[in-house]
Amino acid sequence: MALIIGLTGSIASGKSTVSLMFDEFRIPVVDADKIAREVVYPGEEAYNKIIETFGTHLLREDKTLNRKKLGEIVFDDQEKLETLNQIVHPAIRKRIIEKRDGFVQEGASCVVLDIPLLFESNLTNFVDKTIVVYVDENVQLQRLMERDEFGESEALKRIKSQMPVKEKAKLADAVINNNSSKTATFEQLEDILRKWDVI
Ligand SMILES: CC(C)(COP(=O)(O)OP(=O)(O)OC[C@H]1O[C@@H](n2cnc3c(N)ncnc32)[C@H](O)[C@@H]1O)[C@@H](O)C(=O)NCCC(=O)NCCS
Ligand SMILES: Nc1ncnc2c1ncn2[C@@H]1O[C@H](COP(=O)(O)OP(=O)(O)OP(=O)(O)O)[C@@H](O)[C@H]1O
Repeated sequence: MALIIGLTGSIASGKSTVSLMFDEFRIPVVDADKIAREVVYPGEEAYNKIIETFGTHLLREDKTLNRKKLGEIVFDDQEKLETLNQIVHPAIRKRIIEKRDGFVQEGASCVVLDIPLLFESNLTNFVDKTIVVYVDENVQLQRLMERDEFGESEALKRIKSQMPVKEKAKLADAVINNNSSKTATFEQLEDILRKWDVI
């Protein structure tokens, strides 16, 4: 039986960074953020519902969704974020499961599901073990502002829309502290996978 690992953390805590490290061990990763982009391609059911609900001003000239604009709207209004979640999450969940099962059928002995909202959306029943990528809030804020070129208030709104990463760490089977170097992070991941007999 394949071991399914749920990888989570808070925004900009380093999930994608850790996610890439699984390549080294040839462990496949299902990326929920990538799927979230796929389910809103023009013509998809979720795309149509978003336009119906939030309006055509969210479209770029080429009819694709202006994600930056949508992000500014929903991360400023909890109710609107909830509405967006209700539209997109069913389709995201369905595709996560399809991709997970696809890798298992191909013979993978371990599959990682990289899901930012693993705990908030109660998706832990999709996985056997959980890893939280942890950073202190000041490091998180700094990295988020640098990566996405957000001002402090914009970055804080996004951080506050999720369960604090400290709380997530308490719920995890294993925690990776990503405050220092990427090498130190890689070593922690290696230790966890060794302990779980994955490598
Ligand atoms: C609001 C949107 C359009 C903004 O797009 P943008 O390209 O700026 O951000 P991106 O999708 O790359 O997400 C960046 C990070 O924001 C955080 N985030 C995204 N969606 C949410 C959400 N609904 N609630 C809390 N945090 C979120 C995650 O940590 C994610 O890794 C987009 O995030 C979205 O469609 N969100 C709803 C889907 C969702 O819940 N995605 C999370 C994976 S399940
Ligand atoms: N150990 C580290 N040292 C320095 N910079 C790091 C480290 N880990 C991650 N970063 C940087 O911090 C930023 C956030 O990391 P990453 O994109 O992996 O976070 P994430 O949790 O996947 O974010 P999101 O929730 O938005 O998808 C990136 O610019 C990344 O290069």
